[in-house]
Amino acid sequence: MTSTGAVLDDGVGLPGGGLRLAILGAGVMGETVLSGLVRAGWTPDRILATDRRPQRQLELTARYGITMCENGEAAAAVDTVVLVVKPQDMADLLAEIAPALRPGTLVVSLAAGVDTASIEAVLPAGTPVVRVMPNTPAQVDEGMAAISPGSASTDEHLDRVTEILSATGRVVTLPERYQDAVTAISGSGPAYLFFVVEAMIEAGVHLGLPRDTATELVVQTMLGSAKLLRETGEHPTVLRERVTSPGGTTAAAVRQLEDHKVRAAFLSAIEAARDRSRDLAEAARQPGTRP
Ligand SMILES: NC(=O)C1=CN([C@@H]2O[C@H](COP(=O)(O)OP(=O)(O)OC[C@H]3O[C@@H](n4cnc5c(N)ncnc54)[C@H](OP(=O)(O)O)[C@@H]3O)[C@@H](O)[C@H]2O)C=CC1
Ligand SMILES: O=C(O)[C@@H]1CCC=N1
Repeated sequence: MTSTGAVLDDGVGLPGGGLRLAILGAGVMGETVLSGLVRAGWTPDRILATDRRPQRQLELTARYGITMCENGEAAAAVDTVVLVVKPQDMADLLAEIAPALRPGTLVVSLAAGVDTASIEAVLPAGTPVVRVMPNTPAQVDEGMAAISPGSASTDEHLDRVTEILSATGRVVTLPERYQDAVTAISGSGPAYLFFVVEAMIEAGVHLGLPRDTATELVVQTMLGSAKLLRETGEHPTVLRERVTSPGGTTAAAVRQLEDHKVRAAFLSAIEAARDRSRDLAEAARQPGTRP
């Protein structure tokens, strides 16, 4: 099932149906969600956030006008709690909020690897949980998020999470068994593409191009190629073949990529990310662990 940005019919004309939401762990991804909500029209009085670092708390209040508070206080005051700490910090956070949650509060986890069953096991019985794997292009409203229901979440909960994430990009609903693979593809994926961009810029500099020129050429080529894929709907192989003139420059380059086993390297890298996601599930069950 794919959804692309419908606003819930809330009857009061507010995004999110006038509900209140808390972001627990306002680091990179927490701020990505927070800034998306603000761009989507959520007013600061409907958003609470927490973070361990006092300097970070001051920064976010200054930037968004939101209230920063303690985890338990935030969890008790809202309808939707979004967990955005690292998997290794999850057990401690869950222990802190479990006594504070009101019945029916929706708990949304964005942590890699952490399964809904292990979250449900330490929260009050019947707490609805939704697992999400987002990515950082949400910062420019081009995110890709996959969401999966836990055992007590309903269609209304999935709709609520879909609406929140649709503010910053696309959302798909998938069975939870796919989440480790999703994490390896779209969660970590931006890093692989930035890695390719870095490598191409360095290659351009090696060939004698000024660095800013190489950067402009590579970034626009990445953007244009993504747009071509999306807008034509053509298979990437077809689009690659259109660039590859017989006996030409592209064929010479692709031959080198194959000789250096770049395709196999992507497969190994993505398998490693999937395996790490599985390992993090175990780390998340142990309080205070940092593998
Ligand atoms: N970054 C990404 O691209 C993506 C991240 N995610 C997931 O999002 C989660 C967060 O990742 P990311 O934002 O990159 O990490 P960050 O380290 O940037 O953010 C986590 C924040 O949570 C804070 N924190 C830790 N424990 C607590 C606590 N008990 N109470 C309040 N705040 C706390 C951390 O503080 P401190 O610095 O002191 O530890 C930090 O500021 C992870 O689980 C990750 O798997 C998912 C998809 C993509
Ligand atoms: O690297 C990580 O563990 C997180 C999850 C997906 C992207 N960043």
